[in-house]
Amino acid sequence: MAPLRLVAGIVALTLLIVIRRRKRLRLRASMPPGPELAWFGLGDNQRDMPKHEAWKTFTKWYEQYGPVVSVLVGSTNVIVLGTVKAATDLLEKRGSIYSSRHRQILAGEIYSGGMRGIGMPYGRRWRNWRSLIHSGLSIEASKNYKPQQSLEARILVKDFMDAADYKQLSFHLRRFAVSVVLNVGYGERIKTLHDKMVVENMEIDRYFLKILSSNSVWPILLRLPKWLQWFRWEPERMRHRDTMVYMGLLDGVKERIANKTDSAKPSVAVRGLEKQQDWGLNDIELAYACSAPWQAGGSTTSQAIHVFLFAMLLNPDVLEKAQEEIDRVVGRSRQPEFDDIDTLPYVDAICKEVLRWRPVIPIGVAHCNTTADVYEGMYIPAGSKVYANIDLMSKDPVAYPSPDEFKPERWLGPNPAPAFPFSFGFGRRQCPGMHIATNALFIVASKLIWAFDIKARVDPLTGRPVILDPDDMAGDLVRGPRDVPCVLQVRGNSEQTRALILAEAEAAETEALEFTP
Ligand code: HEM
Repeated sequence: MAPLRLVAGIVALTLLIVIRRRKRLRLRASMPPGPELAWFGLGDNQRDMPKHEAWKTFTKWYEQYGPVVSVLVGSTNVIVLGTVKAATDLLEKRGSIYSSRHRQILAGEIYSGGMRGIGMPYGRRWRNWRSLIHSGLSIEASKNYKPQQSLEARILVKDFMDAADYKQLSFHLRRFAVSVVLNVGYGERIKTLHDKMVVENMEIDRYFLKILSSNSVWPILLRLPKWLQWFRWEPERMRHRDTMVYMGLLDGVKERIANKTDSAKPSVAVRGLEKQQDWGLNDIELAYACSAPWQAGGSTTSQAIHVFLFAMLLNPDVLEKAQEEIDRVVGRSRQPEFDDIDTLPYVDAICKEVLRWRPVIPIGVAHCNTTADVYEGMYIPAGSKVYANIDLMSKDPVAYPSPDEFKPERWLGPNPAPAFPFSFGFGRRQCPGMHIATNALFIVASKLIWAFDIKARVDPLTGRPVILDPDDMAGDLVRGPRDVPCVLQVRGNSEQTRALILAEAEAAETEALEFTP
């Protein structure tokens, strides 16, 4: 009897797999092409989905299947767009349906209480959040942060000059970037990465990344009585901790406003407190919204500057041309400032090329479509996770000939290359911090070019400059060069330049007092 039951069981299971597979294949036949579904397991493409360096696999799929590819991961349809045309057709022109985010029960709903804007689904709550963020980060608002960005950049130049080892450069860069985004969020700067504000926010980041990469929870488990939902316990405890941190930061801003001190500088928090009612945000929602610049802007900005340094190491001729431009326009008796941008087209072109050459978010942040759609005859089910292979788009050889070469010249002259704003994503979800980020990149790049010769470190074993692999990037969601082994030598009449770096950093420290409550 037992063997008969076993055989019946196997037959039933096989039938189930076959029926399920046929159903999925029928649906897949109308969907964009993609790798074959596995026979066993969940009968999906789980095994094909890359865990690291996804842009490389996405590019292979583009070569094999074309500009729109679909894969099935568990029960989620994943769509990968490989061209600017497909991405703008869907994510921009059909933005009313492609501007949501995929449901994240653990990281988005339970841990964040639905309050972290970057993962919020499209709808009224996100629009209110985005209005606040827009008013704090818009092109107009971004001008308010230039004085602090400039002073932080002058301090950064001195920190770079004093750095005993190239490994310290990353810490200084990170300090620069987080000081900028904390100022955007709260009108406060930090002097060191040991600041309590930084340490607490970094702990939050660590937990956020951990929970983001943990296995998702089946929605059916949410029907259990709450006290039985074991997966809630830790994230809810952490949410409580985060809420205390964020509310503490917002309370600090409230106090400064109440005391009428000048140190309540323009920031997302100040804007939010002014118009909290209009955007229908309660105190906790506002406190979470103010954390968005930190969450989205710190490592992206510092990685973009790492890419700049890496590009300068690999392209000494570009650095030389930029130095020539700066010396001619600005001279050696002061550092470049924001007002110089219109007269420094080559440096500006370097910044554009940095963002194109190695986009720091290579596959963007996935969008999600709220209703089903048909694109060029291909069916895209509602709730698909839609990625844009930004890395591939930045290498389009028609728009950007010799795309692997770092060529600022492509942005100059009578026929410049088509703009590439896509490093900042697409459509209604496009990065609202792009103006602050490009300002940060320009001010740091121009000052470093003015101050230093940037050379490859000499390998003590061979006595020769370290050989760099231009494709050696590290990181998945946000990436940057794995290593930037550079030596910075103060330029020109180095005693005079040194003295100027010190004097400008000293002046910056005095200006910085205004930003330290
Ligand atoms: C070089 C630096 C940066 C790059 C390359 C970058 C890139 C991106 C990308 C690709 C997205 C996703 C867009 C999409 O969904 O299509 C994004 C979202 C976002 N970025 Fe940035 N970003 C940078 C710096 C910043 C800065 C400095 C801030 C804040 C001060 C910021 C704030 C945000 C926010 C709040 C979102 C979420 C928008 C939403 O979901 O509606 N970013 N960014």
